[in-house]
Amino acid sequence: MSKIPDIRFIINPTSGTKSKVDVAARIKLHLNHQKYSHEIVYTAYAGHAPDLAREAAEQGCSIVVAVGGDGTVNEVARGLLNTDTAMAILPKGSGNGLARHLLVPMDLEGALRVLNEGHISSIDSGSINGHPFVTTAGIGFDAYISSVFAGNKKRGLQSYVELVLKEVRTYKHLPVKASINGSVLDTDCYVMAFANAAQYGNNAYIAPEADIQDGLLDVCLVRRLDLIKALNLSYSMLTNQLAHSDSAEYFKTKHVQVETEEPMMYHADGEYMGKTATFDVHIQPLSLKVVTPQISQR
Ligand SMILES: Nc1ncnc2c1ncn2[C@@H]1O[C@H](COP(=O)(O)OP(=O)(O)OP(=O)(O)O)[C@@H](O)[C@H]1O
Repeated sequence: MSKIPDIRFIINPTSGTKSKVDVAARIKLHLNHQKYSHEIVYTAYAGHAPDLAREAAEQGCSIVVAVGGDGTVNEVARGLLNTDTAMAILPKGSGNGLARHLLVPMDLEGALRVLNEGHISSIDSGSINGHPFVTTAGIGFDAYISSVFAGNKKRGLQSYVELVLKEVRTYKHLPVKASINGSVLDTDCYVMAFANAAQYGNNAYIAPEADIQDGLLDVCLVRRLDLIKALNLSYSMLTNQLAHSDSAEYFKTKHVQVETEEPMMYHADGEYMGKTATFDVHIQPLSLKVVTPQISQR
């Protein structure tokens, strides 16, 4: 019987802005082959990675590496939650929110160096209506942007900001009822973000204080927004000052329930999930092992 490799690399061949880079060649060159045996598999379709990751965990692989952006990271994480198999990341997306939060280098050689060091810790994950996320989930404008961005050929921060500034002119806040820490908040909602990690990706910080190991979600509520406030908010996010902006309010909690008058869009890790009028959002403390240089303490 063939030996189970220590590491399974799961490569999303469609992800990212660096798709021309020969990842397999870099792995051959920079992975510590004395320390680890490995295999490389490629996703064949969207939604394939959770099965590939789960199968590796069931076979007893020590580490599964997500090679892609936050969509791939989300899928690999889903297959590894509450197992002994750790997830590592070779960032290849345009945002790379979890990799950035965990201080994984953005270049493949640096990220492989972290993998070679093999330091493992545990982080929280979240779930929104039963769907797991590792960086952020949200309802309202950020979910709407995810839905538009999904059909957008252009990636990267600049096209993202252009899209936000175009769409903010017409998107309207909606009334919601949110139960947080025993209180009910009856409010307008432009965005309600549920942050496990501090950023959306691209160093756009939605929840600067988020600690990925504290067993809590940082809920960021933006009640209303116009073009001027949106410009301010984007600037505050990119300079990591949103905690001091008067456009955003924060709550730390383990669980949030939200009811909306009309169905609202939602996303998990930037993937558009559809529309509904009730949301149940939980934290799952220390449910995912990750390979990391160190966990950032924010
Ligand atoms: N072989 C495949 N063919 C088509 N889609 C795939 C395949 N493998 C994975 N996917 C899908 O690709 C989507 C995008 O992946 P990912 O987020 O990793 O890359 P990205 O969109 O380029 O990165 P970013 O989100 O940072 O811009 C995921 O939702 C995933 O389901």
